[in-house]
Amino acid sequence: MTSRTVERRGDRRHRIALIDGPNMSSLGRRSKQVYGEINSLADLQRYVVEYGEALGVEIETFDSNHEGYILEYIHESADRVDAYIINPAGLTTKGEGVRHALEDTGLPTVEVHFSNIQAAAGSSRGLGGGSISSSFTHTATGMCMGLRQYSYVGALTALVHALDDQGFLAPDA
Ligand SMILES: O=C1C[C@@](O)(C(=O)O)C[C@@H](O)[C@@H]1O
Repeated sequence: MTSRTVERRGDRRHRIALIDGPNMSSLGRRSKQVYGEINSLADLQRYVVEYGEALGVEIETFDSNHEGYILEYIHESADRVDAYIINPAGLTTKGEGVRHALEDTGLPTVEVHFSNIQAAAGSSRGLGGGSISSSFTHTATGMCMGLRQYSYVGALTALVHALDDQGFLAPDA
């Protein structure tokens, strides 16, 4: 990774939780058309953690194929993290419990997807079968999708700048 420095308006070492939902554990075996050449979820997590280091923030990663474990993680992490990035993955269209748990934390939450989940059927950027509707977006702070693994660094970069912004998402402290 390049050592170029990113200018930030703040210097707080924000702690950001990255959650990957059901099926992301199979990342290396999923469609190359949708997910690209990334080898594994561990590689993706390392990439985001390193990017976080370059930005001067701490990334805590969590993934599970079980909705209940994701709920418990959100419940127990809410007091120590400043924000969430989540790829709800297999819970995207029906993840009300997880969506609600994130909303209950009151913390900024950015939804991410490798694919453009609203792309038309047949689009090279979408899932193939056409647009799907996420149950997370309506209470998310923001969303980044359609850029494969770069969706994650897009979400992370924007979130860090927004958390540094006292008039916007900056945590009290
Ligand atoms: O598992 C996934 C991954 C996904 O969230 C994405 O990153 O593009 C899109 C979801 O529809 C799908 O179920």
